[in-house]
Amino acid sequence: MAITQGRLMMLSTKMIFLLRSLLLIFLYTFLWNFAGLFEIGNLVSAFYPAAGVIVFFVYRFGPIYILPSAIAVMVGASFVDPFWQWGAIQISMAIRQLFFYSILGLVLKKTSKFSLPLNRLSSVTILIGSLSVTSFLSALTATFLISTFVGIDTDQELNIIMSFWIGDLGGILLFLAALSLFLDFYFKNYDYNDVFQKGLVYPILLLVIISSATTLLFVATGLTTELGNFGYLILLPVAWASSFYGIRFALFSAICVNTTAIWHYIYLGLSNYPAIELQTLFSVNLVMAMLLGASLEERKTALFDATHDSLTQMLNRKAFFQESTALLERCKRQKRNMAVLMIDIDHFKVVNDNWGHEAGDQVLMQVAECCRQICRSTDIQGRLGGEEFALILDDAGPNQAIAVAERLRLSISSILVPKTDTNITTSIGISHLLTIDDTLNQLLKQADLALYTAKRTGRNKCQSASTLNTEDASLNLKAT
Ligand SMILES: Nc1nc2c(ncn2[C@@H]2O[C@H](COP(=O)(O)OP(=O)(O)OP(=O)(O)O)[C@@H](O)[C@H]2O)c(=O)[nH]1
Repeated sequence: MAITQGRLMMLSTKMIFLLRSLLLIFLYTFLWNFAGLFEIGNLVSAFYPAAGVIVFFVYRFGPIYILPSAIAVMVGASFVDPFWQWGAIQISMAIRQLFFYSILGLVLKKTSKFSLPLNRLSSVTILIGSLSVTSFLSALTATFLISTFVGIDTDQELNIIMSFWIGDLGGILLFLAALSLFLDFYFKNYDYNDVFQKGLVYPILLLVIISSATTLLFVATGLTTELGNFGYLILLPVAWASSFYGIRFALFSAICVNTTAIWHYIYLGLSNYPAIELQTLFSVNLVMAMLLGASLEERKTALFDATHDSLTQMLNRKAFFQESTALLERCKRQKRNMAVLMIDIDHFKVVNDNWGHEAGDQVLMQVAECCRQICRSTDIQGRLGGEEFALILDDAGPNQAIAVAERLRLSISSILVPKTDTNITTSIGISHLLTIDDTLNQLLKQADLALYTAKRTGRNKCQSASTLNTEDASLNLKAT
């Protein structure tokens, strides 16, 4: 019997479900047993990332993953007590965990503002808020169950509530932060070479050194628990890194610092570092890094939106004038050359009229891309309006500016209107900084006159203002 396309699709959907379920069970089991390293009492872990796996799979792939989550909970815990030997306490604890964290996954799924990777303040706030409430409710239920089945005194109850609550919060946040970085890297939203290019290697080293030194000082030297509060100093480098470098570096630094802290916890023991204190340090570090990092990201986005054209991502008119004026003053002070290019697409109206506004927008984006390819990082690029662009070339003499303009014209002439074989052409006007008294407006006006001449004398050409009969051009301009 021939296998139809539909059956193949169904088979592959089942296969994907199976593979994801296996991944879920593996991740959960690994993290559950990893958390076992931080056990501070029977059934109480100081740090619990495993529940984050349930939250993520239900959030990302839907309620169907509650079923493999239930299996994961059984398999994960079976390394300590095989599930067929579980008593009422283990069963009810497992159901409690499954219930609270799958509900959180479903709530996050329904909240359109939340998204992983974490790169928006609203997303981070929703995650931290909803996770705090869920882990608190889960901790209350766990304490109630332990007290019902095992029997504990009131002092212990408070301790268990706090340990469960902060342990789950820190653990799950750590898992989702690490996953967020992985997703970001996997989908290539961020070039991690930047870490090296921007000299972030030194802040990272500094973070690890400071966190190692602080934890070593208070754990290895056996200083008393009262002095252990100074361990909070490791929050400082994370706060600093998050405020300056945004969410990715914030997550990265918090993970680095917390891993260093945990390393000390595992190898040097918890004797001088009370569990709840370490948990709090851990969670505060992550919460602070996420909030500071995401709010920097939001401010950067808001500033970018206010200064850039949304279609072409080039500077808008206002920002272009601000940056160009500053560059002009620098060039005058340092006696450097400077050139202005005014670029206008030829017969752009025809593109819109014949092939629609969307095709026109695509062409504008491609022209902007050509400008980006040709400019140096110190040049300034702006979209002054409609199909008119301007470039300020830093340190470019008259011949260099003409060469750049010609290369740009050729590069743009290879752009095709989408889904057609019609080429785009441009006309470019060029002016140069000649005297100390030249203003930006004068230079733009000269480049505009040269552009006008290029249009008038046939289009698809570059025209320098220095080879222009200015009077002639002005007269013609008035005549139009
Ligand atoms: N698709 C699109 N079109 C735009 C945008 N901004 C302006 N335009 C269009 O750009 C066209 C400009 O037309 P004109 O000023 O007559 O210039 P032209 O047709 O390029 O003619 P010449 O400059 O003389 O070669 C108009 O049709 C505007 O509607 C935009 O953001 N997207």
